[in-house]
Amino acid sequence: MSQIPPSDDGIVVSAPGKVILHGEHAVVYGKRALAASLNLRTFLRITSNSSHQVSLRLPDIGVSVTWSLGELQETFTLPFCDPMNPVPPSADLLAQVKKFAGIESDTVNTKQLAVVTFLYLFLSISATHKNIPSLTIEVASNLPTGAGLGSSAAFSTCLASSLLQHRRLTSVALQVDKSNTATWSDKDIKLINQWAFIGEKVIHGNPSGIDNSVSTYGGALNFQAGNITPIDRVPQLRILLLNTKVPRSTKFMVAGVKDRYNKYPEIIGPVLDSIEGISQCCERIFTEMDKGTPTQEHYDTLKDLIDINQNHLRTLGVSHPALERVCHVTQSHGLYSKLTGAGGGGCAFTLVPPGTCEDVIGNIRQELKELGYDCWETTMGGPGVLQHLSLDGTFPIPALFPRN
Ligand SMILES: Nc1ncnc2c1ncn2[C@@H]1O[C@H](COP(=O)(O)OP(=O)(O)O)[C@@H](O)[C@H]1O
Ligand SMILES: C[C@@](O)(CCOP(=O)(O)O)CC(=O)O
Ligand SMILES: [Mg+2]
Repeated sequence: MSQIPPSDDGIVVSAPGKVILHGEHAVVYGKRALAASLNLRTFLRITSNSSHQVSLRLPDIGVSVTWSLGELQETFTLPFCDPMNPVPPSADLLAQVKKFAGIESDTVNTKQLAVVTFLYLFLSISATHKNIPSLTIEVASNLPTGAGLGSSAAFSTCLASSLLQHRRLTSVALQVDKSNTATWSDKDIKLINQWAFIGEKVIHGNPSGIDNSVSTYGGALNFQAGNITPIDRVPQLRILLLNTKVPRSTKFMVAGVKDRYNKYPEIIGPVLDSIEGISQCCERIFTEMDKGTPTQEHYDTLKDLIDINQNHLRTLGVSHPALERVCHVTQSHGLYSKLTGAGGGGCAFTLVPPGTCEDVIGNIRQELKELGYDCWETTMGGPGVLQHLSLDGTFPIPALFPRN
């Protein structure tokens, strides 16, 4: 997590990360999944400059790069596409952008893909035949990068919303109540989400679209094959998020599941179906909990679903010894955990049912801390992409954009 020096000019947006409750990986195969936004966000600021250059600063991943507008103009035939009709790059164009950025065509380094994603979205949305704007783009996040909490989608959503807004392709964002934040119309939000999905495609290869949808729309949702259904009434669940800090990339993990599916379709297919069954059962329990008083039985079922799903994810080959350790530690205290996101490292979450003794939580935290893992309690839900307004000529600079 890095800090960016202040600036009173420009556009500032932010977008949240997410936690997938159930359905990761299966959702890539058109199965239903449940996810909710997190109170951890990525911030992006665009400022105009007069240097005839585009500067991209991504301190979280140690990237700072500047291109002259002339070299961009000379290299590419612009615009790439109609910014109101998002399309992914063709294989040829992707290869051209990678070559320009000095990145090997078959790179597995997803950090480098952040630069490619930026270039594709920037040159698609902001450039016209005659003009490329001279801009500085800075991104900073309080989400861990590459840990299963949707940092790639938050990054893509920030890029999409800010570039569209800068070019005035979205209407003026509307102030949320009397706050310093604003959001867009349904039509604009849809366009932002479409571009954020294209960003995810560049970073992942084959995303389902769930992460960018949660990051754009916020709240909790049920997602299946591109259909987004908000879940209005998710019970107030207490969850612990645990970051094993084992690095991994979603692109790699998704490709691994594909290989396993191709090799054993009659075995892996039913596992994916069963994961969808878990999502359906979980949503049913949420509805029951909302209609009446949540009972111990409801929480016991939620615990079972977490445990069964973790076993399925292990079968898909996306667990990791560090994630297994988390499950083992929490289970020894009677609480159940599962990995969240692509797995292979990164994060897990633990359900903390009401009535759980605080000593139990304290002991779990201590044991995981001794293993070198981060552990924090979080809330689910909260707003999707937002613009941060400069009501009095200065931005209410978020924590990551300090004034000194
Ligand atoms: N704050 C950030 N700054 C720059 N790039 C980011 C940032 N957050 C995410 N990314 C991009 O997203 C990639 C991580 O995406 P991914 O492997 O899907 O993990 P996750 O989405 O679970 O965090 C990074 O390698 C980088 O390309
Ligand atoms: C594994 C998957 O279901 C979720 C990946 O989430 P994350 O990038 O690990 O936060 C992939 C997808 O849905 O696109
Ligand atoms: Mg991701």
